[in-house]
Amino acid sequence: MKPLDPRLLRRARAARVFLLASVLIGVTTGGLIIAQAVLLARAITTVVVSGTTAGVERLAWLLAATILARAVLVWLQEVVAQRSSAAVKSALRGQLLAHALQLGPGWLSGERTSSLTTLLTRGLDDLDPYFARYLPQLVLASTVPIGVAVWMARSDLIAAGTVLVTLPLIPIFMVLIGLATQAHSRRRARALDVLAHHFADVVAGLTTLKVFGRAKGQAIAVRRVTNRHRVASMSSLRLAFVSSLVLELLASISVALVAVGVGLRLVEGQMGLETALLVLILAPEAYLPLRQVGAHFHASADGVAAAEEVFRVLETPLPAHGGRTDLPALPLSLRGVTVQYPDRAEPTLEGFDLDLHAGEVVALAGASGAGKSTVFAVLLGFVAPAAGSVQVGGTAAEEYDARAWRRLFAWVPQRPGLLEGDIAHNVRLGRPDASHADVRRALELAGAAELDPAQAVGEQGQLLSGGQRRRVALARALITDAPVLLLDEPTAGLDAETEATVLEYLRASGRTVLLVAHRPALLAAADRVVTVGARELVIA
Ligand SMILES: Nc1ncnc2c1ncn2[C@@H]1O[C@H](COP(=O)(O)OP(=O)(O)OP(=O)(O)O)[C@@H](O)[C@H]1O
Repeated sequence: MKPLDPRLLRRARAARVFLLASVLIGVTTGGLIIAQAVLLARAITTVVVSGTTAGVERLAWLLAATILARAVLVWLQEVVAQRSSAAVKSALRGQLLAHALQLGPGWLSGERTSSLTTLLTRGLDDLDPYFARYLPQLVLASTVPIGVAVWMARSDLIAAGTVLVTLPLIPIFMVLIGLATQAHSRRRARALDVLAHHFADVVAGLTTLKVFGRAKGQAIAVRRVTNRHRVASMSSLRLAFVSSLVLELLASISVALVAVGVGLRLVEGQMGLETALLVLILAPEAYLPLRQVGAHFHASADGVAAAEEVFRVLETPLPAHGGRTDLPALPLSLRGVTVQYPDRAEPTLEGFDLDLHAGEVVALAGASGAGKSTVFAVLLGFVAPAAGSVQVGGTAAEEYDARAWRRLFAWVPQRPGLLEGDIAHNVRLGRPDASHADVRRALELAGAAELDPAQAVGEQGQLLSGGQRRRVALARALITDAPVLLLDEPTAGLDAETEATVLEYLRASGRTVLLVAHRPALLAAADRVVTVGARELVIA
């Protein structure tokens, strides 16, 4: 990312306001620095040359006021920076979440969710030093040195010339250091990413690892990944310290050059004491903001890397959608649909055809991994087919607005997601205004009459059994008024009697149902069976 990425200004209004405020504060600070130097030089000269303190009191008061004003500006800058940083982070988080949701599960499956979580939380927090330290110094660095050099030139051209010649050396070195830092920052971000990903996986699979006696082995792996992160962080820090040293050295030598020239001219009587003092006080101020930019660059590099990652996601194009918002009307058809997942050599679906008429119950059969869930993903718009078309009532799916399109379906996936809360809350996700009686009825129809709607489901439904989760998800789908039900093995985990009741309801409801089926009872309940994949399924 450039020192100030235009995308940041474009995407976050708070960043624009912050920049404007920083420029105003920066210009005022520049003026105050010069005023402070002038007042100090005059006060010292008055005391030293005239030997009296007459008139010094007024200068001292003015000096105190200038120092106070500078302190107020520093406070103001800090307040504006913290607020802007919070606002920008919140805006970017909101945009990132909204975009990720629009990109949908198809995109998400190709991403590491733990990376996205790190980015949304800790990653973007790294923008704090960028706003609080780096950007304000960048603004000061582009205003103060020029103001100081121009003011110096009024009193001493040689000193101003020395400053103007040596000043560019600092940004040149900063660019060189920046190039080296970029690679280190990326390596560190990658190490953090691997650490987060690995750690999340290990925690999620801890029970399995314990059962198979592999937990200890994972501790070694976590230690190895942590170590890699530590090494990357230490090398970033080492570079930061070395670069600060280089910049400090460069600035000190430059100030010394100015000071030696001024000293010689003062001794030879070519320069007055007040001018000499003014130049000596101003010279370090010209280099200070540039040195500070260099020092804060490292602290903000991680935030900059995080912002770049956010822009990468935000710039991922959304699937094409039209503006039609009316409820699509059946029949639904897939024609020659081919799906090619990015990291797969072979297409998962190839030239797949399907017709679904209103009121039909159609079963999708096929070997495990044949692509049955992928057919659902295509219908729901989570996966864009590489070839072929999805049509409803003769109209292409792309002509519909994504929300309007999804109103057509209620979906029970293989591993249904449940939200923390009670069962009724999860069922009502299908229809928020459903009454208690509606919730009970839906549970009954899903073969879950024995479940209490007030029962808590826990995080990700962990307080329920696998079969109970599935039935709550089925109730959630049944309570909607979506015309098409997409059910992935809806009766898995049900006993034969309950399964028969559920299937009876599905048939009697008159809804259009597309279900993934392995069990003979399900296959028998369907009007038609469509086989997915090359291998034909033998139906007993
Ligand atoms: N997001 C994805 N990225 C890459 N490959 C995927 C993705 N989703 C599914 N696949 C692959 O596509 C193939 C079909 O998967 P799918 O889940 O559609 O099969 P399925 O017929 O529903 O299987 P099962 O009956 O076992 O549930 C599998 O080989 C799977 O590994």
